[in-house]
Amino acid sequence: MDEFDFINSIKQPTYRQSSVIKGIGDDAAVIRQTTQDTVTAVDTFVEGVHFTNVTMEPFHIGYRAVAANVSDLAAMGATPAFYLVSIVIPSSWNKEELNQIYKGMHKMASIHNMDLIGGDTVSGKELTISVTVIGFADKDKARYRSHAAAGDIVFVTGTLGDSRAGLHILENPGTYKDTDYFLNRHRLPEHRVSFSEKLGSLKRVSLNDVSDGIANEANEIAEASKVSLHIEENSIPVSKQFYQFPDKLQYEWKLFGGEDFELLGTVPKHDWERVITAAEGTNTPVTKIGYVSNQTKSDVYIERDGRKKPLFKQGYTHLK
Ligand SMILES: Nc1ncnc2c1ncn2[C@@H]1O[C@H](COP(=O)(O)OP(=O)(O)OP(=O)(O)O)[C@@H](O)[C@H]1O
Ligand SMILES: Cc1ncc(C[n+]2csc(CCOP(=O)(O)O)c2C)c(N)n1
Ligand SMILES: [Mg+2]
Ligand SMILES: [Mg+2]
Ligand SMILES: [Mg+2]
Repeated sequence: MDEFDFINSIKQPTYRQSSVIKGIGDDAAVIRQTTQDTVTAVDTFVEGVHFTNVTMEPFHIGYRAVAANVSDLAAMGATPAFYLVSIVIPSSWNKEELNQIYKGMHKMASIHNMDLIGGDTVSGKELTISVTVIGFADKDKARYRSHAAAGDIVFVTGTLGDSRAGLHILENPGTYKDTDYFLNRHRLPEHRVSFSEKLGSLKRVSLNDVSDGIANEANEIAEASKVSLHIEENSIPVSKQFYQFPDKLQYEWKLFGGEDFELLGTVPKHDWERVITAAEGTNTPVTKIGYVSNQTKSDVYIERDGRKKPLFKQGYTHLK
């Protein structure tokens, strides 16, 4: 199969979004947009860094690559619409494996009615997938990290540390409880788009998705908003069988594990009830884990049994 057969094999026969004027098949795609704000992001997924042949099957690789990007759109309060895929393919990957990667991408995309409108295909050493997403938010309704203010409630969706626990199980085979649950959390992460969309009527929300761990994400909100975030350690939600892992690992994973793709956010106290309603309406667990103050600027604190300490920007970092 050459490059052109490959492109033909991944091309959608029709597009779901009516705004596509030109999809795959020219030098670039064309979409027509008039009323909303366009929101776009790109995240890259690399063999040996984000996955190995021990941790993921081809379907998971595709699903996870698109999910991470969809998660960034959710964190902006945007509705996903399009994606473009740039893929570097080593010669060791066969046609069926590539087909499975695209099946995984199409699966995640179809949940959100997204169209694949372009990309690029080259050969190279490590399988690398770079996904660009495009979504739309109502005018001036994108949710920024800079939108936290003193007095806000800090909340998080779902449970934290599960993806890292799944990776641990994959890399350390043994007997564990709820193995499939943890593996799925690592390989087929959640998407919090509908919850984020339901927050649409709120005047002010800050949001950040948990790709590197909440220690990192909370610090990003604190820095962008020039406020301090105070998090209660025992309020951080974890799954039922998370307690099977050693205490030290639980602590590390829930704060620094990353790749849970949950949403960390802040809202004014008077809107908290509406966040709960949005969560209930979309089957999204949501937990209050702390509050925002302007005691100091750009800091995060973690509190346990009345003792407070700074929570530094520590987690997964690519360039050390
Ligand atoms: N190489 C780059 N060139 C231009 N902009 C970049 C580059 N890398 C990151 N950015 C920009 O920096 C900002 C933060 O990106 P970052 O990747 O940290 O966010 P994220 O996608 O939420 O996190 P993660 O990559 O862990 O999922 C974004 O605006 C992003 O577009
Ligand atoms: C085999 C293997 N080893 C380690 C990890 C952990 N890991 C890789 S990248 C990343 C942060 C998110 O990436 P990004 O910042 O690029 O979004 C994390 C936590 C993994 N998933 N697979
Ligand atoms: Mg990124
Ligand atoms: Mg993000
Ligand atoms: Mg991201």
